[in-house]
Amino acid sequence: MRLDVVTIFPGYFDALELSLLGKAKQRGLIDVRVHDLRDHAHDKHRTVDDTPAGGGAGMVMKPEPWGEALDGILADADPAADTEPLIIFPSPAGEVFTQRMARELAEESHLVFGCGRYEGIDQRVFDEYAARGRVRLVSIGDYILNGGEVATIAMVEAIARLVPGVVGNPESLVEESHEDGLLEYPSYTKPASWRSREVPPVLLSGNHAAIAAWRQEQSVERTRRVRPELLTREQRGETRPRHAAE
Ligand SMILES: Nc1cc(-c2cccs2)n[nH]1
Repeated sequence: MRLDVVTIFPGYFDALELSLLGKAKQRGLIDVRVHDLRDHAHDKHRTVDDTPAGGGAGMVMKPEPWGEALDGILADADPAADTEPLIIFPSPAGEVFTQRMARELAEESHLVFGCGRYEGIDQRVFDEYAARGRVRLVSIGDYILNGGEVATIAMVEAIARLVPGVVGNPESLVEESHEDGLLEYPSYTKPASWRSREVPPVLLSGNHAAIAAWRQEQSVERTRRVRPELLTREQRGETRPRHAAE
């Protein structure tokens, strides 16, 4: 997978050189290219923003530097690829990023992340690239950041770890929170007793069916307590199971 990131703070993405993603980069599983938007602002002060049309507080990012940066990335994209690169702009006004979306985006061969700052990017940038290819505005949650960099790092980590070969044991990706629509069951390890707190005996029983049942029940119970909206109506006990005899 190729990942391009456009930002005025390229240093944020040094984080992607660390740990799992750093290794994936070294192994050629992920090709990360970070672009400084200011390299595409050619006035004396490398200006990337200006006052909002119509007045109001703050600054809006100018369209010209974005146009030059994104045109350069699209022109450099693999012409033999099945699809156009997907351009993702983190935005509090976007569709919410979920594990389902992470799985979907992990199938893409080329993602471009456009990190906005200030009060956002001139709307004509979104309009221009939506007319030419694929653009998605994506939110990582209902709260406001100063810019798209932190959101991009979160999404890149969630997506890249699903790219085949990045995580050593793919098994570990299966029983994760949200993979089956439920929150993950609680985890334990040694010692069996710690400050008079015991590992649940079923986990030491060796009875794999009982362990699996206990974990499923714990997932449903934790989800019901913390995120009831993730449960199906049946799991919430609002309808009889379909197979139940009348
Ligand atoms: N979910 C989310 C995204 C943001 C951004 C703020 C500025 C650019 S992107 N805040 N919250």
